[in-house]
Amino acid sequence: MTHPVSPIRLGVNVDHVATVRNARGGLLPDPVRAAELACAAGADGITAHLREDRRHIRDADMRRLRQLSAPLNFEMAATDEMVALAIELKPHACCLVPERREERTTEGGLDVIGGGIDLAHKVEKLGAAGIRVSLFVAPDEDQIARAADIGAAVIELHTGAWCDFIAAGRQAEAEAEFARLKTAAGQGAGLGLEIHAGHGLDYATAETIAAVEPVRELNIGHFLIGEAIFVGLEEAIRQMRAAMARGRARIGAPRAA
Ligand SMILES: CC(=O)[C@@H](O)[C@H](O)COP(=O)(O)O
Ligand SMILES: NCC(=O)COP(=O)(O)O
Repeated sequence: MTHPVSPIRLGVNVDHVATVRNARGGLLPDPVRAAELACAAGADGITAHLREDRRHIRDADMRRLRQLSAPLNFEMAATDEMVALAIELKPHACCLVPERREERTTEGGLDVIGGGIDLAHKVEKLGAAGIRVSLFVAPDEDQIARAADIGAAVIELHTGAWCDFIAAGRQAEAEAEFARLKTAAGQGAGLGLEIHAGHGLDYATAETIAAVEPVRELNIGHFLIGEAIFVGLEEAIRQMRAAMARGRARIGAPRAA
C-alpha cells in the first residue's frame, strides 16, 4: 500500500536583490519586483529577512512585500522592535532567527532553550496576532523539543552546515549532518511541528532534502538570485522546482539496485 506524498512548497528569499540595490544606493534592482516575478514563475511564497542593521531588506520593502497576494515569511530576530513591526504588518508567517551583527549570514540555529520565557512570550504574542510562528533551528533534539513546548507551529531546519560540508568536499561530515537533519525532521513532525528547511541550498541539495518526507517547505535565496544572473530568475525557479519534484518523486520509489 502506498500513501500519497505531501507536496513541498518553495519560498523564494529576495534579500540579495536588496543587497545589490544597496551596493549603489537608489531603488534598483527592486526586491518587490523580483518577488512578483518569482511568484509568477512558480514560487509559493516570499521570504525576506529584515535584519536589525537593515543591510539588505528595509522596512519599506517589508511593507511593500506585505501588499502582494503571496504569503510572506518575515524572517527576524526575536527583538521587541521586530515583534512590534510583525504584529503591525501581520505577515502569513514569522521565522525567528538568531542574529549577530558581525556575521555575513545566519551562522547557527536559534537558541530556543536559552531564549527562555522571553522567547516563549514572543512566540505567544505573534501567534495571538494570527501569525504562523516558525523557529530557525539546528538539527538538535533538545532545541526542537523546546520549540514544540513553547508553541511554535513550524521549525525551519538550518541546512547551512550540511551545504558547507558538501561544498568543501567533506563527505563524511556531510553525510553525518544530513542524517541529523533527517532525524530532526522526523522528531519535529512527531511533535506536531510543520517542518521547513533552508539556508545555502542549491539544485542538488534541494533535490536531496526534498526527498525527506516530513519536509514541507524549502526557503531558498542566495543561490537562486545568483543563478538568475546567468539564466534569469524565472528559469532558475523553474529548474529549482524541477529539482524539488525529482527529490519528492524519490519518496517511496524503489531504490536502484
Ligand atoms: C535565516 C536564513 O537562513 C536566511 O534567511 C538568512 O538569514 C538570510 O539572511 P541573509 O540574507 O542576511 O544571509
Ligand atoms: N531561511 C533560509 C532562506 O530564506 C534562504 O537562505 P539562502 O538560500 O539565502 O541561504
